[in-house]
Amino acid sequence: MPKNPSSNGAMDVTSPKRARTQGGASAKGKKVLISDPIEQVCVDILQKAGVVVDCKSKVPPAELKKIIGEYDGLIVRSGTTVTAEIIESAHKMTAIGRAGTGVDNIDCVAATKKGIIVMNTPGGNTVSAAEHTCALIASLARNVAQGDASMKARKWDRKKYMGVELSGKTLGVLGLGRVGREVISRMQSYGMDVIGYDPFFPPDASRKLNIEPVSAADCMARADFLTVHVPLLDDTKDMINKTSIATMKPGPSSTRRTWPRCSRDTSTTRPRHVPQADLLAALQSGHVAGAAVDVFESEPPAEHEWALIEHPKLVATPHLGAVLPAWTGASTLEAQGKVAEEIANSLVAAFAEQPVVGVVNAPNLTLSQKPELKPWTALATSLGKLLAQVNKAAVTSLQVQVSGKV
Ligand SMILES: O=C(O)C(=O)COP(=O)(O)O
Repeated sequence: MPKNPSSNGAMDVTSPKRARTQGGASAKGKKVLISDPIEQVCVDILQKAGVVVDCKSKVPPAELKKIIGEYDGLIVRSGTTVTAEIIESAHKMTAIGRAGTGVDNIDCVAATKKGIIVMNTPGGNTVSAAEHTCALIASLARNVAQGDASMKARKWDRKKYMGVELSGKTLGVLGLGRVGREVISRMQSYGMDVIGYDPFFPPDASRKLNIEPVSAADCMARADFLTVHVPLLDDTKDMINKTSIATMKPGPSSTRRTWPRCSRDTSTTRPRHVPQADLLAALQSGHVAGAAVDVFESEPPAEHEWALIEHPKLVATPHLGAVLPAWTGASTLEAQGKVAEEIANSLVAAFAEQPVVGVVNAPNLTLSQKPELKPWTALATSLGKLLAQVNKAAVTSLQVQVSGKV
């Protein structure tokens, strides 16, 4: 897709793809609410397809519940929490689009039960998320953030901020999906040895990428740096915790640094990859030499999260690079242009009952029904049955993705 040089890196508006099927279903006249800030290209594509678009950011939950019944589609980023209660009132809704990757702010199970497709834009922000991860790893190795803060305080402390080389160190990657693999190729160019775990990534494919396939436990135990790129599901909740941290190579050797990615979690009772208290304790004891966190339980962070953020060995960024599989809607002009365009086209396609990509309905339902599929994917064949009630075209596309994934 050519870039529009006059815009902020956003994509040119393309003709809405497949806006009308032979059967006559179309996006024309449908009403869509965009409840988080999004690039204009999204609005343009929808309007060109005849969709009526309302952009309303920061709508309080009670208000959202009141108005959601008017809409056929909803587009969000991470700012809007789409609860079961809100979905319950979404009587006309066909699809919820996540302009980004992580869908942990959407109750996918409730959406599936109500026959609503949930779609994300899995490719749009991959590179931006991966680049941000690499920036954080490099920053941890060389104390870039701490050195900068110290100089801004007019100090000259070369000794305190001596770092370590990345070359020759072992990078452990949990989750070898899109983002994980982009991180790997970049960090290999630093000369890092990579070990990785992903229940869905075949060991042979890992070896072709020069990654040593290992168990999750080995990945944590052998890594000098650890990076986490798995979706936030019940099974991945607190997957790095005080017990597994204890198995990691210990500090205070300055070679021990991790980059756990704490998951965004707007409600404090929902799962996270790393309990913040455990990470804070590991930094305080020196067992973990440093960590970088981009996504927080509450955004902006709640009072209890600041102790971790303010710890001198922690590098924090305000959700600039997270992607799920995860997950990672990275805050770059390029990524925001891509996800905005992709989600608009997907919504238009869904209205026209055409195949859509990035269907992520009900990962939890899928997992409990098919535990042997393991947790790290929202794409599983059993979803076909659930989605058959929703949209046959979506099922076709989902099955293609499932077989293409592994
Ligand atoms: O895409 C993702 O998973 C993200 O976490 C990005 O979130 P955002 O769209 O920048 O609010």
